[in-house]
Amino acid sequence: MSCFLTCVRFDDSSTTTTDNNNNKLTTVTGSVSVSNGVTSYTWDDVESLTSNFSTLIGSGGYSRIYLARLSSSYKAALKVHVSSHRLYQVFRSELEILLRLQHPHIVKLLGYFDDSEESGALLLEYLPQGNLQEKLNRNSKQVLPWRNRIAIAFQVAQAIEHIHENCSPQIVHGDIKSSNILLDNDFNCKLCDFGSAKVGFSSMVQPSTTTSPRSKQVRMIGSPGYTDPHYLRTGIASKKMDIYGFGVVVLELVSGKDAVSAERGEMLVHTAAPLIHEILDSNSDIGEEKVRQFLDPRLSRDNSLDLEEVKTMLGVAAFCLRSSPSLRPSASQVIKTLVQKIPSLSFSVVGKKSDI
Ligand SMILES: Nc1ncnc2c1ncn2[C@@H]1O[C@H](COP(=O)(O)OP(=O)(O)OP(=O)(O)O)[C@@H](O)[C@H]1O
Repeated sequence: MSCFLTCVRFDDSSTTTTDNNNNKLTTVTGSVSVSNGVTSYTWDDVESLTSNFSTLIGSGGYSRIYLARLSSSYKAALKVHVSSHRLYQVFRSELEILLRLQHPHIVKLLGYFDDSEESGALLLEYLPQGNLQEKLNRNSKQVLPWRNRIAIAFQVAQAIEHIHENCSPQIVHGDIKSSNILLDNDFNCKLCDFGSAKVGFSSMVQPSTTTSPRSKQVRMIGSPGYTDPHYLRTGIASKKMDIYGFGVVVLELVSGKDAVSAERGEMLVHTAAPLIHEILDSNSDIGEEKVRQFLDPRLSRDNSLDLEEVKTMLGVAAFCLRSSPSLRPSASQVIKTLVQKIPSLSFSVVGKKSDI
């Protein structure tokens, strides 16, 4: 994979360019164009693009995300990985994967900084509405309409299908959760954070825990409330662990609840377990009353709400959350079910052509 990073081409003319609206982009010294229109930046560039890291827009376990400006109207997000040798490997892995990906529902890489030792930063397209978890939060001023919720589920399924089925070698994201789903102003979504992703054969390999005490310190991937119990038991990362995480996201979209409740620490998959069992036992045919009890109460005045669609979403979640990974659907089966049962979604199917 390292060939993606060695195909670097110096290009003096790239320092002044224009965006889609013909606005002049910031001239940065020392930047270098690499493949797919991605630019390699120096640390001075990074400081200037972020006005010395003046606006923090997000943070995660391993990084801080700052607002960057490529022109007065063209914003970007700069993800700076915490400086350490181990996290440098996480940065490199995320960079190499993003360099290979181009999909309407996967966050776009615009550039990066790499000191080749322990510091790195990714310049990403900016998603102004933040992440899905914040949008679904009860304290969010705006209630995300039902129509947008089904579109988001559908778009995330398309992003997962792309990495699982259209990329060679395949990619397992490893951390599908609502805070890794970013929203634009129209509430279209993009999957982000490929820091836990596994590529190809490595995604099927169980981490060794037998050879030495040091090798027992395997970094488990995933986040509380979303982690596939099968992965927790075996340590084997597979595509079906992404499908499990997707199932939890669908429960969040329907219920408006967090994957782990902030007040009581209760997991949504546990709260939803009786309903899920009933769906699996009765083959989706559950009573309206039970559906309404689980549904986000803020949707009660939403004209776009359709209880049959809610049942479809719950049925999809139930199958994605089955304890045996082999009984969970693939991403393309999820897409097929959604299109069959919610015909309005078929207008937004993204072409299947691989970009890799
Ligand atoms: N391109 C972007 N545009 C807007 N906001 C972003 C962007 N990228 C990240 N963010 C914000 O920063 C948060 C953290 O980003 P990200 O998940 O990539 O960081 P991380 O360190 O990998 O987190 P984690 O702890 O999940 O591994 C996101 O949930 C989102 O709120």
